[in-house]
Amino acid sequence: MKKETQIVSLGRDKKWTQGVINPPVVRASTMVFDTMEEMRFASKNKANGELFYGRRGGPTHFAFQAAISELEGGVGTALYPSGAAAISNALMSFLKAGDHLLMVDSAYEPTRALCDSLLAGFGVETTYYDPMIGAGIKDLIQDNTKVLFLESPGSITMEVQDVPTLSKIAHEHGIVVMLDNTWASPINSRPFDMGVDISIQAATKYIVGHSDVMMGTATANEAHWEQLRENSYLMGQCISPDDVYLASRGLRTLSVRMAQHEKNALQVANWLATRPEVDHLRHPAFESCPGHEFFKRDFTASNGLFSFVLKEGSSKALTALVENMKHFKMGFSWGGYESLILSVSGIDSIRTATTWDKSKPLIRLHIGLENPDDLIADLEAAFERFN
Ligand SMILES: Cc1ncc(COP(=O)(O)O)c(CNNC(=O)CNC(=O)c2ccccc2[N+](=O)[O-])c1O
Repeated sequence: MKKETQIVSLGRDKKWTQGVINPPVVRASTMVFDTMEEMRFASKNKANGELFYGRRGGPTHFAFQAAISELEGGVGTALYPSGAAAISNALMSFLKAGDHLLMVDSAYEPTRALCDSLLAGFGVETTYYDPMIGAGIKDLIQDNTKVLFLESPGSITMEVQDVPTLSKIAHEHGIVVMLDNTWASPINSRPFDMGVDISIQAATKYIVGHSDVMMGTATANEAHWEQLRENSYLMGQCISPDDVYLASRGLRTLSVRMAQHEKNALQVANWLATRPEVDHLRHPAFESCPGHEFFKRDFTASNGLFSFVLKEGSSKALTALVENMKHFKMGFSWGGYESLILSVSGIDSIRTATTWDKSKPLIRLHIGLENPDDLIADLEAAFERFN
C-alpha cells in the first residue's frame, strides 16, 4: 500500500470506529466489567488493546497508535503529552544510574538540557558527538554506553546524519538506537529500515499540522516495545482522547500538506540562494547542507523547515529583518499551516562537540501553505529593512 493510501486508511478499523469515518472520542478513566472472568481477561490483555483503565488508553488512542506504528514501521507506539515527553520517557526507559548516553550535538536544546540536568542528576553520563561523525562514533563508545540518540536533520543547523552507519556500529556493541524523526514525519523516511530501535515524533508539528495540540509519540521495534511501553506506563504517561482525535484528523492530510510545504519551501529556498546577503542554505535538499548526500539516500521528500546563514548582520539589522513581517510570524514551533521565522543566536554556546561561527547569523524558516510569491515578497521587504 502506498503511503498516501496508508495515511487515509490506517487506524480506521471498525472495532475502533463502529463504522463512522473518524475514530470517535472515547473519554474514560474507569472501565467496568460484569464478571471476574472479564476483569481477569482485561488485566491479562491490558497492553494489547483490551479496555482496562484510562491510563492504558481507549479506542481513540488504539486507532491512532496502530496508524503511527504502521507508518513508522514499528510494532508499537506510546503516546505522550509532548515531543519532549516522548524523548525523556524513551531515554529514561532505557537508562539507569552508571549508564553512558551518546547524544548528537545538534539536538533540540531542551533535549540537551534534559541530559545535562535531570539525567546527569540520575547518574547518567552524556557524551555529545558531532552529527557528521559517521563511523567515528565507535571511538566514543564505552563499556557502559547503553543508548545512541540521533536527531536528523538536527534542530536549527539541519545536519543530516548517516543513520544506517551509526545504527550498525551501535548494534555491534548492543547499544539501543533512538531517532528524533520529527522532521521526516512518519512518511518521509523508514527509520527501522535504517536500523533504528525507537523512532520519536513531536506530533505537535506536522502530524497535528494545525499548531493546536502538544503531543509526542515513540514507536519501537519488537525487541524494545515492551520495555518502552511498560516504563512509560509506570511514569504515568497518558493523553486526552480529544487531542488524539485532533492528531488523527491532522494525520489524514499529512501527505498533501507535506508535499505543498516542500514545494513552497523549495521555491523560497531557491530565491534565498540568489540573495547577496545569504552565505549558504541549510536545507537538506541543497548541497550546501551538511549530510545532503544522506538526505538523498534516506529521505523520500523534504518539508517546510530549513535554515539559512547570512554573511553578516548586526543585532539591530536582524531585528529589523524579522519584525513587522506580513506573513512570517516569530514563534517557537513549526509544522503547522502557517509560516514562521526564528532568528537564532547562541548556537556556539550550546554546542560542545562542534564549533559554530557566530559571526554569521542563522535564520530558521518554517514555510507554511501560503502562496510562496507572497512569502518571497515578505522576505524581499525584510531584506530591505535589513540592509
Ligand atoms: C526536533 C524536535 N523534537 C522535539 C521537539 C519537542 O516537541 P514538543 O514541542 O512537542 O515538546 C521539538 C520542538 N521544536 N520546537 C522548536 O523547534 C522551537 N522551540 C524552540 O526553539 C525552543 C523552545 C523552548 C526552549 C528552547 C527552544 N530551542 O529549540 O532553542 C523539535 O523541533
